[in-house]
Amino acid sequence: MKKYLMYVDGEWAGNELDTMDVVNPANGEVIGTVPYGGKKEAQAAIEAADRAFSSWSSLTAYERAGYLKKLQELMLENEEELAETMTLEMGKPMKESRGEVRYAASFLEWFAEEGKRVYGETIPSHLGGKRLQVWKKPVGVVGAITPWNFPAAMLTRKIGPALAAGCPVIMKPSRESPLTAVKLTELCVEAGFPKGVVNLVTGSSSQIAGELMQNEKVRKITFTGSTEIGKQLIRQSADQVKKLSLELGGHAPMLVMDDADLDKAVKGVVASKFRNAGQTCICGNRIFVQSGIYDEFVQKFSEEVQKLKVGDGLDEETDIGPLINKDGLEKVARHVEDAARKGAKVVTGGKPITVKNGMYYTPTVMSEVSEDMILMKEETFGPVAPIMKVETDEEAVRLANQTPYGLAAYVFSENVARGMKIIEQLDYGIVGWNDGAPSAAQVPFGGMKESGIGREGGHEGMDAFIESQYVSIGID
Ligand SMILES: NC(=O)C1=CN([C@@H]2O[C@H](COP(=O)(O)OP(=O)(O)OC[C@H]3O[C@@H](n4cnc5c(N)ncnc54)[C@H](O)[C@@H]3O)[C@@H](O)[C@H]2O)C=CC1
Ligand SMILES: O=C(O)[C@H](O)CS(=O)(=O)O
Repeated sequence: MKKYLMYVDGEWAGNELDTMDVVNPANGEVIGTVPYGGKKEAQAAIEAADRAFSSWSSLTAYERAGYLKKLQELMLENEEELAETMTLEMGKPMKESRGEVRYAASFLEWFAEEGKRVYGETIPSHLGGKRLQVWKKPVGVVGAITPWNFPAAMLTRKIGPALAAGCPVIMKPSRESPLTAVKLTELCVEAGFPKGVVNLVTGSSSQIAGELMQNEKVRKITFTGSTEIGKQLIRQSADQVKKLSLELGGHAPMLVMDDADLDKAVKGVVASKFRNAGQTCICGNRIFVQSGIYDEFVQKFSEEVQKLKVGDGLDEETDIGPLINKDGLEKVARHVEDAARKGAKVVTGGKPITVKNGMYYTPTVMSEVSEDMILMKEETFGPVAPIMKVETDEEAVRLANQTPYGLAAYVFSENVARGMKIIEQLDYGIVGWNDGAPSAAQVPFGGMKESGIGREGGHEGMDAFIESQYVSIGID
């Protein structure tokens, strides 16, 4: 059994600590262990990052970019090993894991360049004896807490801009998928990042996050995960007014209007719904199809879903890997059973597949769905597509917005004016219009309402790690 370690102040650490097993959800086998660290280990990482802040932030943006570009190159050179690690620890099919490595590396390339464009400004003075300027400064030591479903991309989407801005980081990955973070850290060491600039702590989420939150040397927390935990962090942040960036849960509506290109809509809904076995924050969760094309859409969509192959992510033929754990599988089953009990029809799928202790669920399509069903209110985080019939654009928009979430939404319509009118009424930070896969490094990714605070990626992604300093200069 391989024992992996944490990385603090330029040293691999935690060998003396108890360990946590990392389990392959495809078969229940333990594939390695990481240290069960806590408050003390978080403190050591914070001290190291604090010591490194002055020297790291004193480098030029061009010098910091050199490290980020080296890390990007190393990620691409090690794509296969990173992808296999990801698939083994969280089940994603290899073809998706390879895509994630490239997606994750693209954030490093993007922010290596964005760091060079952190511009200040001069402001016309109202008095002759003054000059007014805005200087930009790195926010300071950053804590990055990430989920299991995109173990590489969610890390680089955070450490890319933080490091580019001049901020040392403490990474706290999910206990479900820490090994990808270990591999990424190994590449950071190979890329030559100075000690204390990149730190990795694994173990008790509440203890590590608790220390990140209450230690005043940490100036910023960037978190991706559930809205429930996000709300806890907001409450914890009050004592020090800790700066937060939050990428939280979603419950994406997909609106298929009667003037949609049906083949394009089916393709887009499949792409969004079944990516990572439906375990992404921007997966379609509620599919609303206008009555005129409802039956045809259900039939064509179900035919495509039945082609999806369920299996171990290491099998190149696999489209749908296992769910992350037993809780995830049980939640999916609970949502399907509730919907069926309340009158929904299982068109295809609708059952778990327990093979070799694997946590699989068949890709499922449900029709005759109604608003009172749990899966129409709570994020399912699994391969289940509930399809509800709607009559009008107004009804579709009302239902789409009827949720505390506001992360991603999707509209399929070939009519530009109609599409624009619908989209401008949707309370969502991300909208795919005839497109089921909107994500990219160069765009602002984030949600409205309870889906988060701030944006990651794009030029806005740097803002989270930069403080503006207004300087009023007397020149008399
Ligand atoms: N908006 C976005 O970009 C994304 C949102 N998500 C959301 O995340 C959820 C799935 O990911 P999970 O890892 O299961 O989410 P989670 O909220 O359970 O865990 C996220 C991270 O927070 C840590 N954590 C757990 N308890 C904590 C606590 N008390 N204090 C501080 N940190 C704590 C976990 O160890 C993990 O590292 C879904 O709701 C999904 O919608 C996932 C990926 C992207
Ligand atoms: O975990 C997620 O859902 C990611 O944020 C989605 S994406 O950015 O990889 O598309």
